[in-house]
Amino acid sequence: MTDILTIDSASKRRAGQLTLDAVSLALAPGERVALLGHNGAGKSTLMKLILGLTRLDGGAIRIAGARPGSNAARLATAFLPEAVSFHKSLTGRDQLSLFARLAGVGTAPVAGLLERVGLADAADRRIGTYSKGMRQRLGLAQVLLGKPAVALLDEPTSGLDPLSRQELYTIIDELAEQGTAVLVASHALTEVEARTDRIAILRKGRLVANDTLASLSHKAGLPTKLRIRARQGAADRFAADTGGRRVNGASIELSCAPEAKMEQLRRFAAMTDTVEDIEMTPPRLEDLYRHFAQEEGA
Ligand SMILES: Nc1ncnc2c1ncn2[C@@H]1O[C@H](COP(=O)(O)OP(=O)(O)OP(=O)(O)O)[C@@H](O)[C@H]1O
Repeated sequence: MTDILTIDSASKRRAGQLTLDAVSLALAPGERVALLGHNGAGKSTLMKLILGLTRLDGGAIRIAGARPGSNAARLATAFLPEAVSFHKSLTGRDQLSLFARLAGVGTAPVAGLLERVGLADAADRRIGTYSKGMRQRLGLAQVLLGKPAVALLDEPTSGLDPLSRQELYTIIDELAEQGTAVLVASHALTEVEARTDRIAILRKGRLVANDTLASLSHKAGLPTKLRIRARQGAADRFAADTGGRRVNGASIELSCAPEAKMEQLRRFAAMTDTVEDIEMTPPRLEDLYRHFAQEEGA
């Protein structure tokens, strides 16, 4: 499928320093990509460049073929900032209706969208009385309004309770299903692990990873954790034989390199007089993030 957002060797310099260094990234329609990186890695800068709020010092960005900041690009892009702010004195319905008129889509979808983001009951209250989560939902309703080709979400779940976070990701899934390419900058690794198709990691302005979780796991070669439950009385011997670590009672934990995993599993599975059960935990995004986002030698 043709990419709807292409970032080709994008560079940005600030105060003599490269805050983005030849970053290339592309999103296809309907793709959900997580943009990860430590504080100051360049995530917001990249979003600002896509929005045309700041200028590139090198490279090129195209949204549906258009330059950032052009009318065509603006119409194709929606943005949800981390701390979304609205007119406090307007009601949610007023605010969304205003956006709808500005976006040229008319006010017909407003009531349905407020319902969709769980704000139907609060629609006629002033935004000044909304919680952070409610303002975030209103921001998301605004994103949904224009059926954008590209949606940029900066820390969309920060400050939200667990249920609201899940609901927000359900709405993000719907956005992707309607064909919107979604780029989510986040520090919430567990969430994006389950709810995005691809992971991009920035480290000090350079893109150091851009792939599916499975491929990144493969590339990183991080160990899989095996937890073996030993039969009664066999745990100490098993731990001593394998060099594993005893954990809560009858279990032993072992780290296993990807290339040795199958052989180890076969060996332990055959030890029927010693081994009762084997649980396997592949590397999580948290481990991969640590691997890719951290400085070498840090
Ligand atoms: N307006 C600015 N003027 C000068 N330097 C800036 C400006 N905005 C950002 N920077 C610098 O650019 C670098 C990247 O910042 P950016 O805000 O893009 O990081 P980020 O990955 O979004 O961080 P966070 O996770 O904290 O939001 C940082 O070193 C930051 O200090």
